[in-house]
Formats: sequence, structure tokens, C-alpha cells
Amino acid sequence: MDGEKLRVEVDQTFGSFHVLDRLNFSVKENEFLCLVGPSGSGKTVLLQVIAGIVPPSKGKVTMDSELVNPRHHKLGFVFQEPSCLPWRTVWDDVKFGLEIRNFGEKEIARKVSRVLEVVGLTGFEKYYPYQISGGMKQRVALARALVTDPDLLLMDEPFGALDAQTRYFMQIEAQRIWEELKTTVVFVTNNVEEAVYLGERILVLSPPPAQIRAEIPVDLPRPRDLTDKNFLDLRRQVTSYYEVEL
Ligand SMILES: Nc1ncnc2c1ncn2[C@@H]1O[C@H](COP(=O)(O)OP(=O)(O)OP(=O)(O)O)[C@@H](O)[C@H]1O
Repeated sequence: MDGEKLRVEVDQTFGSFHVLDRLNFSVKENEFLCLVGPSGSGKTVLLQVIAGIVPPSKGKVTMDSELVNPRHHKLGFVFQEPSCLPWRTVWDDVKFGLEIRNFGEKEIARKVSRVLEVVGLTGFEKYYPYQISGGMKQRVALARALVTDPDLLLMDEPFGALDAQTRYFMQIEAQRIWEELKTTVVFVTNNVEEAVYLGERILVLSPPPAQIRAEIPVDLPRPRDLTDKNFLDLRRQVTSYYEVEL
């Protein structure tokens, strides 16, 4: 496929439990792909398989036509629970991923300061996690993932633990950041509106053994308008697949 970044062809079982049923899809370079599906449908497992953390029972995941390997490919993660290191300031937390990659001090300073600007944390460099809000902690997590210029950014319900208003604000920010950096993103969410707001394409997973129930391109101009008729029509369409058999 033209511009294909990631190809996923996997089947996953744990003992006798069949979680992912012959999933087969690809992600284009710079694409923002959203995965939605009911709780327990295997979205987190799928991200773990994509990242090479869990080896697939059958099949393979390739990035740029090579088997995915966390040692060779730069993968960024953002999880649902903000995972700031309590003893590190925002600055030190974000630079952690660069320190272990042996970047020089000057290069680290340049990259960290740039990424903090991108996620809107300039001015908060010296703050500790207990001094910042949940939304800001997720910005730190995002900055930590972005600072290494990942080939692929995997986001697992990153805004799921935030209150509704902060979540909405972070969606606006995520869209802005993606438009600026054009990183390839696989974004897992339970929230259909969030998927239509952010994704260029949405895959709807069924309950386990999970198959792709629908693949829906989101061809709406950005920034998207939650009240626009086309937005609401698409949201309804995705929801109709999502709710079958729930
Ligand atoms: N290592 C494992 N061994 C056995 N079963 C597992 C393992 N990892 C996940 N599972 C099971 O796989 C199923 C899918 O879990 P997963 O967390 O991927 O779902 P999910 O779609 O991300 O759910 P949620 O939206 O609630 O986070 C669950 O029933 C879970 O218990």
C-alpha cells in the first residue's frame, strides 16, 4: 500500500481465550487512526502486540516492512493513567527518554524546550507532579513520548481519566499537536465522539474474539465542529456499529 507505515496481521489467544481474531489492517505514514470497541474487546492487547510487548500467537506486525522491534523502532506510548515520576520536575521527566539514548546536554535542552512548547507546558519546567493538574500530567506524558520523535505513537485511552472539560480541551490540543507534527498515531478510545473528532479513519472492533466490524474514513475538515451535521452523522454511523450486540 502506498505510504504504508504499519501492517498488522495478528491473531491472539491467551490459553483457550481467543481475544483477537485474525485482525488485518494497515496504518499510513502520518495517519491518525482511532480504534474503538467495547470494554474488554482487546484494544490494549492489540496495542501491546503492535508495540512488540506481547508476541502475537499468530501473524506479525511490521513497520516500514520490518518486524516491529522496540529496540530498533522508536515507539511512543501514552497510557490512561498519567505516569509522571513523582521525584522529577516536568523538565527532568520529559528529558528522561533522551538521557537513556545518550543525547548531549545541548541537544537535550533544545528538544525538551521545543516539545514543552508544543504541548503547552512552557513555564512549568520546574513544577513537580503534585503541583500540576491531571490534564497537565497527560501533557507531560505526551511530551515524554514525543520528545524522541517516535516513528509511531500509541495512545491507550489517554484522556479517559480526565474530567469532561479537561478531556475536551486535551482533544483540541491533541488535534493541534498532530497537525503540527504529523506523527503516525494509533489512538484507542471508548468514546465515539473523541474518535470522530480526532481520527482520519476509525476501526470499530467487536467483542472478543475481536474482528474489525467497520472501517470508517473521517473526511471532515479540521478543526472539527462537534455540532456540524456531517460530524453528527458520522458519530451516529460509528455508534451504530459500536452498539451492535452490546
Ligand atoms: N496477558 C493476558 N493474559 C490473559 N488474558 C489477558 C491478558 N491480557 C489481557 N487479557 C484479557 O484480554 C481481554 C481484553 O483486554 P483489553 O485490556 O485488551 O481490553 P480493552 O478493549 O482494552 O478493554 P478496556 O476498554 O476496558 O480497557 C480481557 O478479557 C483481558 O482480561
